[in-house]
Amino acid sequence: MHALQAKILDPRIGTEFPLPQYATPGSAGLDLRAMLEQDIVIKPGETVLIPTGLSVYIGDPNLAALILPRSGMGHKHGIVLGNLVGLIDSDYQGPLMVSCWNRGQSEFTMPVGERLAQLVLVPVVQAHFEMVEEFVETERGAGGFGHSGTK
Ligand SMILES: O=c1ccn([C@H]2C[C@H](O)[C@@H](COP(=O)(O)OP(=O)(O)OP(=O)(O)O)O2)c(=O)[nH]1
Ligand SMILES: [Mg+2]
Repeated sequence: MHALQAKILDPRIGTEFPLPQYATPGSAGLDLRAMLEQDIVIKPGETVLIPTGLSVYIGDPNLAALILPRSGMGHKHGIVLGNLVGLIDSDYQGPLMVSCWNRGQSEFTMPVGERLAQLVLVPVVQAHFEMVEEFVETERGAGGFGHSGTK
């Protein structure tokens, strides 16, 4: 298991609420909590930036972290991310924030400490451009956007 440097920014993390953790041994995501001062109502269509009470420093440019919605929140309550996916750069050291979008039709009350999203550490391959005049020919070529048909 990888060691990820973290700072607790909200003293309720690690006391009142546990550190983000994998819910099961095989979980891919660490659940992040809504470290709000008080429960908030998110109206349909509204987007709110919610602190997680934590910062992380990944340090390795061959890694990044993604903030992803939790499927229960997204499917049942319409609570997804305002940026659809959050990308945490390996050199970012600021507070981990979650952009929370109520894409549903009803108000949602986000309770203090609710697990609202999840953090997934992923490998990254950085590239430099190698400019060429022609690519080696492939079967697909420039075909895309449904080019291969639907069946
Ligand atoms: O959901 C998110 C997305 C990003 N970040 C932080 C970490 C990330 O490294 C930084 C910048 O994010 P991104 O590169 O996606 O945003 P940008 O709009 O390109 O800002 P910048 O110009 O700072 O890169 O903001 C979060 O805390 N939560
Ligand atoms: Mg950026």
